[in-house]
Amino acid sequence: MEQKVKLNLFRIIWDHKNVLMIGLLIMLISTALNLINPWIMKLMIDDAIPKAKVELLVYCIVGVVGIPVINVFLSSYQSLYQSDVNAKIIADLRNQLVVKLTKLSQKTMVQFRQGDISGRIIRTCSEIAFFITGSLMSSFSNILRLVGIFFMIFYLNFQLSIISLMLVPIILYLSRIWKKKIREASEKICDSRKRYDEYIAELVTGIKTVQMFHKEEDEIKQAKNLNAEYRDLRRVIQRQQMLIGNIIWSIYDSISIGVLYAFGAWMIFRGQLTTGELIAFTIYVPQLYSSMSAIVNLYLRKNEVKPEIERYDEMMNLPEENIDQDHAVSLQEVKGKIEFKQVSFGYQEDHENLKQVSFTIHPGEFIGIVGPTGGGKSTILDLIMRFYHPREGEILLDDVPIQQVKLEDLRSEVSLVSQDPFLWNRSIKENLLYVAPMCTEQEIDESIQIAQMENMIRKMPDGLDTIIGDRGVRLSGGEKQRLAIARALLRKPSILLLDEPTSALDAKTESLLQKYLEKVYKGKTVIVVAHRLATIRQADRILVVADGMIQEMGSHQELLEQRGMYYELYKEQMGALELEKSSI
Ligand SMILES: Nc1ncnc2c1ncn2[C@@H]1O[C@H](COP(=O)(O)OP(=O)(O)OP(=O)(O)O)[C@@H](O)[C@H]1O
Repeated sequence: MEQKVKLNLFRIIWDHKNVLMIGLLIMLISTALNLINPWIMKLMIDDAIPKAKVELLVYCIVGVVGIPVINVFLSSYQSLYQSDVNAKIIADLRNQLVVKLTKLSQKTMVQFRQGDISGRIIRTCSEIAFFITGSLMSSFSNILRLVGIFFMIFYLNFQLSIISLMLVPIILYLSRIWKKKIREASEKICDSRKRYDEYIAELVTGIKTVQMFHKEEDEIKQAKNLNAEYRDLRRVIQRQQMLIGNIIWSIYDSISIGVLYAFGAWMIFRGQLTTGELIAFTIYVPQLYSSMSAIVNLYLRKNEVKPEIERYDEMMNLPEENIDQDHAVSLQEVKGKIEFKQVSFGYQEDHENLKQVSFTIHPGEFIGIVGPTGGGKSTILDLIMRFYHPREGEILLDDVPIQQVKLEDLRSEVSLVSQDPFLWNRSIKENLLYVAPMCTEQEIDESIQIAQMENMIRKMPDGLDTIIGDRGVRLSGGEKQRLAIARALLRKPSILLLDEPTSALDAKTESLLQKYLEKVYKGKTVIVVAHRLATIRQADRILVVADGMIQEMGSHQELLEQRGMYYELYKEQMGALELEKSSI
């Protein structure tokens, strides 16, 4: 069984040990200085003042004034280091998730909502990093301080030390109860944040539809509800923190100081303690409780951040399917033969969207795929691209199972122009160069010419350098399609897959584009999915796909003669008149 990856916080700290050592050194000096301060007080009260030792008194005063000043410098320096490490940890965690994201298959991706994934990369990583640098690392100084104070108080007076520590078991007991409450509330908070991330990502994408149906008020209400839910949950944690951090610790502080004065005075009366020692105790003991409070808080914060760590781990443990198999095969010269052997596939476990599909496409063939909507046409193209894996059967490219082909080779030899192509919010030129950074100006010009983009670019304010907006929002549907085609052509693929590539183009532009494509792609395998039958009329062969099966296969003429599904589709689109004119 595959080993699950678990985020190891101490490993992260270890990875940054060089920077952290400096921070730790600063902590050590600062802790030592803090421990000396009460000791100086004791020296002043028990020795320098009663015995009029002026020189010692001056040293003590310099110490009492100097130490806090040095500490301020040290802690500022430390927080600088801390924020550096924090930024580095956030970046490392995010990079790991981004790398993971690139290895996820479409099958895995569709299980997640967009906002969920981006929430994990952006927020989950920063929550974890802040816990490490804010709580975990500062706990080192608190542990150091705690050990130091233990040592100092026991050295000063054993009996009074035991009395000072009498409240510790109660604190430990209470922290166990708090832990459970905080853990429960944190899980709910984590869920609530996730829902909000998902909602906002969807709202931003769908804001045009919201406006179109005038549903703004509903969405504002929904956003407010989600925010209110988060605020209420946060309040639970804040109440706990307030209770622990302020009220209970303050009560402990006061009680312990009261107990100290009472027992301390009693011990002074009996000559078992000096006044200076008691003063030193009254400084040490609150410090001891504040260190302990920080350590208990760390324990509770760990429970608060645990659901976020689990979300991180969950993503890191998703199956990696968009990667090469061991001993993947390199494609040398791709001829363009594609074979589906009894391929079955379903997006959901309990459903089959392709059933026992078999066909062979020969090198250089122009294949059209038609059929009713939802029949499985795009699914065939996605399977060739290896975005999904067949449930049964095999797909071969030049007689090699595509599962075994190196992804880099597959994706450079096969280009897909999908129905809804994704475009970057960059210039037209940058979108083209994205897929072929080394291409020449001449190659760009050629792909623009084939895709019928010349006129469109001429009209743009900055020509090729025009920024096209998020997902190409500043372009029309037809302009987006042509840019996606030009981009795919620049890859110079051996096999070109086009899914409804010209659905948004006018008849004249479509026909010109087709002419160019036929010229450039003569001898290469081209598969075109189209609803408009005119688009694929000239194809060498046409596959009619319906209900996840190949219903008919043949040339336009052969299929018309069969008078089957294709004939019916053609009749619907062209009308009886056209049919009569055709040669059947
Ligand atoms: N990501 C997905 N998750 C679940 N079901 C899906 C997914 N994508 C497609 N389907 C389903 O698979 C079936 C085939 O979809 P496909 O997109 O291949 O059809 P199509 O023939 O290309 O349709 P169209 O002509 O409308 O583009 C449809 O019933 C569709 O609802």
